[in-house]
Order: sequence, then C-alpha cells, then structure tokens
Amino acid sequence: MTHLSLEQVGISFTRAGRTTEVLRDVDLKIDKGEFVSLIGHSGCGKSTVLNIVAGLLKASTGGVLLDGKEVNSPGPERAVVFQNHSLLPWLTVRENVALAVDKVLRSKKSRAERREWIEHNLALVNMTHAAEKRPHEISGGMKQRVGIARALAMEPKVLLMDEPFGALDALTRAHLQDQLMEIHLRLKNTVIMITHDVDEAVLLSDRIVMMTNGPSATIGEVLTVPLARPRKRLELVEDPTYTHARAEVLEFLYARHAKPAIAA
Ligand SMILES: Nc1ncnc2c1ncn2[C@@H]1O[C@H](COP(=O)(O)OP(=O)(O)OP(=O)(O)O)[C@@H](O)[C@H]1O
Repeated sequence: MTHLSLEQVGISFTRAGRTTEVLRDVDLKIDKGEFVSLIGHSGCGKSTVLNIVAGLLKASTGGVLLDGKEVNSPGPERAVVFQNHSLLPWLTVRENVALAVDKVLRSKKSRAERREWIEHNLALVNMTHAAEKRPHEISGGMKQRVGIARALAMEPKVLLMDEPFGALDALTRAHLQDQLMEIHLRLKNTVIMITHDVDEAVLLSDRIVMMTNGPSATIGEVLTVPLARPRKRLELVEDPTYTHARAEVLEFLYARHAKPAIAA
C-alpha cells in the first residue's frame, strides 16, 4: 500500500467575493522513507499543498491518505517544521522539546522514558550543550535544529518541512542539510520538504516534484534523483548525475515553466 497519497487534490479560496483555484488535480504517491522535495515559483501553491497534508487546510476536491486513512485534521504523525522556528520564547530548548514529547507520547512512554527520549533528540541535532538556553540566546540555525528535534521527537510518520533552511546563511544551511541527510539515513523518515534552492533539492531528495505556475497549479514533472546515499556534497559537484538533475530542474523552472513576468 502507498504510504502517503495525494489524490486529485484541488483547492480554491474565496476572497472579497472572488474565487481563485490555487491547486488542481495534484496527484502524488510517496513511499515510506522517501525524501521528496516540492519546488516551484513563488506563490504557485507549495505551502498550500503542505498545509493540506498537515491537515491545516482542507482540500476543496480530492484528499490525502496516510496509510489508507484520510487526513482531515492536524496530527502528531505529520509533524511540521516551518521556516521561522516556532519555539516558545519563555521556555528553554529542552522545555520546548519536552512540551511536544509530553503532549504526544504521554500514553506511550513512562516519565523516565520521555526524559531519555528528549535528551536523545537534542543529541540527534547536536543541541545538548545548549539545552538550558532560551530561544533568544541561540542562533537562527540552532533554533531550526531545535525545531527539527521537536518535530522528530513526536515520532512522526511524515516530516513536513516548509523551507526549513530558507532564512539561514549559506554555511549554516549547508551544515543543517548535512545533518538532515544523516538523520534521514538513520531514521528513514518520510519527508516532504519545500525549497526554492535547486541544489538543496537535488542534494537531499529521492524525487523532486516540480509544480507549474498558478492559478490552478499542479504537478508539472517529477524527477527521480538516482544518487546513492550517503551523499557527499563535495563529491557531487562534478558528478554527471548530479549536474544532469540540477540542469533538469533549472530548465523546468526557467525555460519550460518560467514565471510570465521573467520569461524571455
Ligand atoms: N488562506 C488563504 N486564503 C486565500 N488565498 C490563499 C490562502 N492561502 C494561500 N492563498 C493563495 O494561494 C496561492 C499559493 O500560496 P502558497 O503560499 O501556497 O504558495 P507558495 O508556492 O508556497 O509560495 P512561496 O514560495 O512564496 O512561499 C497564493 O496566491 C496565495 O495568495
């Protein structure tokens, strides 16, 4: 059975009496453990797709199935990491992770097991040393790492990431991409990640889902990235499979589906 399935997903929004169809017939099947990126021009509807999978928005047509069950509300089996960390500022790093763990795993793990699980997830993103700090005392990259730890600590079936590294400088971003690849290799979570960064999409993904421009946006093409794992960014720079995949995505975005305003 397909793990996660988007079936004929469509959505329209009505604003001031005008209805716009943002998504139409979005069909996608994702296997357990797959890392899928969503890429497309700004405003095409990537976050809307993710929010429908998260259960934060309801599709106007079609729907989403996770392990055969229809998704119609948010749930801890679909954890979301946003671009701008959403940590509670008055809690420490450890308390932020603990809040999610205590809420979601109270009935599954004893108090001692939960304490251990919190430490395990902080260690997974190398944040043990800063566990007592509050969000304003740590860098943007560290906050994103805590956000990822908090999401992973909920033991989600699917990790949904909306431009998780978009606000970070290039070096921090590369570091977190490497960490995410390592975590994914170890835990084999199913991931859907939105990105605007073509290299990030190729480096991290098993498949890259490329969306057409809206309104009525849909999936234009899906590119499989047949690169073995673990992947090493330095070794990939000159790998023909890597450069081919990169060129395919660039051609989709800037030739076949260029934004009308910037089309040559
Ligand atoms: N709740 C809403 N009500 C009305 N319109 C909405 C709503 N949510 C999204 N939209 C519209 O849907 C379209 C797609 O938005 P969305 O944020 O999904 O795009 P995106 O591809 O994620 O953009 P970006 O890359 O800039 O983040 C936009 O035109 C947006 O204005």
